[in-house]
Amino acid sequence: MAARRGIGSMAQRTLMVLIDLDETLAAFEKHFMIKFREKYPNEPYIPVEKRNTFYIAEQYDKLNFTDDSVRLELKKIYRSEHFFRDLPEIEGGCDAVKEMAEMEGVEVFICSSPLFQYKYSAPEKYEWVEKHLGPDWINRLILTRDKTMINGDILIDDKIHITGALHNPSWKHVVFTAPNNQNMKVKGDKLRLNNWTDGTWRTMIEDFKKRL
Ligand SMILES: O=c1ccn([C@@H]2O[C@H](COP(=O)(O)O)[C@@H](O)[C@H]2O)c(=O)[nH]1
Ligand SMILES: [Mg+2]
Repeated sequence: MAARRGIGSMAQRTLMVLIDLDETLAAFEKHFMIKFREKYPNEPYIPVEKRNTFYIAEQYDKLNFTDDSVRLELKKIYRSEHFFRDLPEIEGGCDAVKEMAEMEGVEVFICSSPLFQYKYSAPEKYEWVEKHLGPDWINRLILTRDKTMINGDILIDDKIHITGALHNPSWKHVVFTAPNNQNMKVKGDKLRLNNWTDGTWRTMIEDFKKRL
């Protein structure tokens, strides 16, 4: 890992920050809801603020659709071409990430999981990063289906339970508040980050740096 020389030649290790994409920087839920309503204007839907599961299909499955094929078809919305490319930004996220990357002693990488049906989601995540963060960030995008295998000090991610091959990943999980986790208790020593707009993230990053 990179190290920097500080005053009095005290070696200061760089804080490695991993930041998730969907529902941390990119508004997956809002975009899904809009697309769902466009496709099925006469069917019930779940407003973003009422979402309460990580996987959309789990909650939608409980709705009484007039046409039962909706239940099976709804995943096609986020598996379709341009869905990931066109995700809107979560307010303040991209500015915060760019500012964080300029902080002394901090390295930022984007860490995102493509869908199992990766055909569109994997390349479109690159497109999204290039468009919203800039071409240099292509070098900082990590796509993996197992985030536990990625090295870092912090992972800021809306998924409340991140599991994989490693039971003790190197990073500390900071749960980014999103519709899917808003009413869930954050267990153990995990922290929460509620938004990118009130400046809390700066204090959090400074605190992590002090603890290195
Ligand atoms: O209902 C859902 C919600 C999300 N997903 C997929 O999970 C991953 C999460 O990506 P991150 O960038 O790591 O947050 C992504 O592929 C989503 O599309 C899903 O399959 N179903
Ligand atoms: Mg996410």
